[in-house]
Amino acid sequence: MIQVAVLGYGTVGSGVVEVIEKNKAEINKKSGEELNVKYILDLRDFPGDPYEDKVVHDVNMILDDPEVKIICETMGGLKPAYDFTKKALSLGKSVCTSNKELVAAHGPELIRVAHENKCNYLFEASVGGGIPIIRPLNYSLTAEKIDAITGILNGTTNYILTKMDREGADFEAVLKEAQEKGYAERNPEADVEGYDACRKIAILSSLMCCKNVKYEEIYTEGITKITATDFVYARAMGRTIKLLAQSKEVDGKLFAMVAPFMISRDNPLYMVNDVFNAVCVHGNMLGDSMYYGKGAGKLPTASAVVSDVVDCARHIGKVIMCFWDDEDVKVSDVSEARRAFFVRVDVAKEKEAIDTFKSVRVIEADVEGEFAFVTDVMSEKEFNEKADAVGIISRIRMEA
Ligand SMILES: NC(=O)C1=CN([C@@H]2O[C@H](COP(=O)(O)OP(=O)(O)OC[C@H]3O[C@@H](n4cnc5c(N)ncnc54)[C@H](OP(=O)(O)O)[C@@H]3O)[C@@H](O)[C@H]2O)C=CC1
Ligand SMILES: N[C@@H](CC=O)C(=O)O
Repeated sequence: MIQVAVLGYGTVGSGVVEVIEKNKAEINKKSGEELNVKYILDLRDFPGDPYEDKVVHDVNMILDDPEVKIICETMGGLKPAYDFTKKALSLGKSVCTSNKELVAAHGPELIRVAHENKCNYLFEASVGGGIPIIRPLNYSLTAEKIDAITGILNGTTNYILTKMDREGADFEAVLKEAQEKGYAERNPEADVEGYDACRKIAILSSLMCCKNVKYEEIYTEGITKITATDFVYARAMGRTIKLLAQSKEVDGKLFAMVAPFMISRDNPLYMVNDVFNAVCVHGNMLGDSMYYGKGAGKLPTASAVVSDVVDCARHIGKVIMCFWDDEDVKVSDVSEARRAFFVRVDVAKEKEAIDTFKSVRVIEADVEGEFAFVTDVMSEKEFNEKADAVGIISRIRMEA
């Protein structure tokens, strides 16, 4: 029997215990041995919970127990998760995590500590909730030179944008719903300001480059400035608005960013709605492949954590390869990236906007007092200079 401990009995942690219990026949068969949750670490007690007798408050009970071979870290945050994880790995206990903040900040170091101690640090649930994406990058696409990854990587913001688009719903009310459903981060600013998607694309970019992409270097914009009027224009263009996380290697340079984009009906990400996420991966031999599923929520995320537990159980005392060195990759300045932009200006600035941007495609959407258009493809730098000269209401980047 392999003893498992869960750190943090919240949304994901309680899901991990539920998945291990409900699917024990499948999981034990695939692990090659029976798994048992011996401890649950949390700050609180859970009177009446079927697993209340397993709840402990001192992490050392887990770290000092030689029977515990696998730990699920579902507490979140950097502290004390980093210390607990590093200590566990240095004792040869594998750690499976959903904590993307920690993976993005300390991934290569924790992977190295794990491998030095013949155990594993696995993080399938850290990107895309229940979607298998880390394992495909590490195992399945190993014959590829991956040169681009684009995804909808945050369930909360996709849920909000979908409801704004379909129902004209109010931002704050839908965010509250997403929190109640257990999708949002403890501090939902991480979702709506794009920080969570930024950490996730940093993890995927690192696996794409096999080196370390620092999330702090990735240009990030959230969805807080997106309004109902933006969706009126999007519909007029046969488009919708999605928070995209992108990473692309062009001529040996890495471009990465997170921002809202106007995407067309032809884009496979157009159909990705509600809490669903999707990741499009481009490889030089395979071309495009896409990975789709629920990007947040208790059981989908827990399922991904438990898939890592099974992998660790099958590899006790052995290292599972992960191609993520600690050498940093430079992320190119976003001002060099080139694209078209959708722009809204006050109607009084119509002539000035046309004179400044020259060739524009006018968007008719019957919005009073405004003039809206799509620019030619230009660099972000050139666009910003022109937009500053005219004084615009807002802009959203265009994607095919
Ligand atoms: N929710 C989701 O859909 C997804 C979440 N994640 C990630 O998974 C992690 C967990 O998220 P989630 O389950 O939603 O968060 P929750 O806040 O629901 O759960 C975290 C749990 O950990 C406990 N905890 C916090 N600090 C400590 C500590 N020092 N010692 C013991 N227990 C502690 C909390 O206790 P208390 O409440 O008392 O503070 C809480 O019960 C985060 O990193 C999140 O980003 C990843 C993918 C999806
Ligand atoms: N808050 C996150 C949870 C999963 O990573 C999200 O909404 O995607």
